[in-house]
Amino acid sequence: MNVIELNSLRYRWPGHRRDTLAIDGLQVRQREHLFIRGASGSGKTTLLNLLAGILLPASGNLSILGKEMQHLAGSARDRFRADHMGVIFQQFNLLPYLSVLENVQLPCHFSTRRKQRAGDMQTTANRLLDHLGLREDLRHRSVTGLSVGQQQRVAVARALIGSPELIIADEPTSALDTDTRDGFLDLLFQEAETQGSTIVFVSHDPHIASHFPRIADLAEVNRP
Ligand SMILES: Nc1ncnc2c1ncn2[C@@H]1O[C@H](COP(=O)(O)OP(=O)(O)OP(=O)(O)O)[C@@H](O)[C@H]1O
Repeated sequence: MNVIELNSLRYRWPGHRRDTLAIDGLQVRQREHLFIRGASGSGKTTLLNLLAGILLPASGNLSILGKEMQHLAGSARDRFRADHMGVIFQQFNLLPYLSVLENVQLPCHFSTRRKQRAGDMQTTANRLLDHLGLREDLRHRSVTGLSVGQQQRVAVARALIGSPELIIADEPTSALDTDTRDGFLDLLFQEAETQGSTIVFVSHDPHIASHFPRIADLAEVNRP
């Protein structure tokens, strides 16, 4: 079974005169690591929002882990995402009134499945943050005092906790220095390898593309 199976997908933002996305087909298998590149404004984030079930296609089929996203109601899609996907978006959506550790553990509160897979949540959260090099003295503090690069690490740890089958990442390393970026990639691939996860990754950074076995040019698959 493909983790991502997309056929004749079309999507148009409200008020736009042309489709943003028109993709005949895209298949991603389990354990595959796909890097998607494309010019600014070409629709990469829009595609990731569709894959995450945040947006729905206007037409065509999109199934994730065998589930047709357009057949799920909004709340069911939210639950499906919490159970099976780790999502890192450009705006990290961290909750300001929670501590770093609480933010990382958040998916386990929305998903019993993620909680079971995480084991001891606090230990797992700390292990992920250790790997990402986030200082221990910051972990009980609110996320509001963190730098952008530190917030990014919290968002990354939150996406990885509970080993989701599909990891969707939109420019997750843009605010990281080179060492932290490489540490993040090592951790990402290591976690994915251990858990058999599939990764879809969008970035402008050509150095990152070189770590990926499969690269898709959005301009080649998207023909609106
Ligand atoms: N919320 C929105 N409402 C209306 N149009 C949008 C919205 N988000 C994106 N678009 C439009 O969809 C197109 C694709 O945008 P998208 O953000 O998916 O591109 P991108 O490839 O991720 O760009 P970047 O690399 O700059 O992040 C653009 O023309 C953009 O204006």
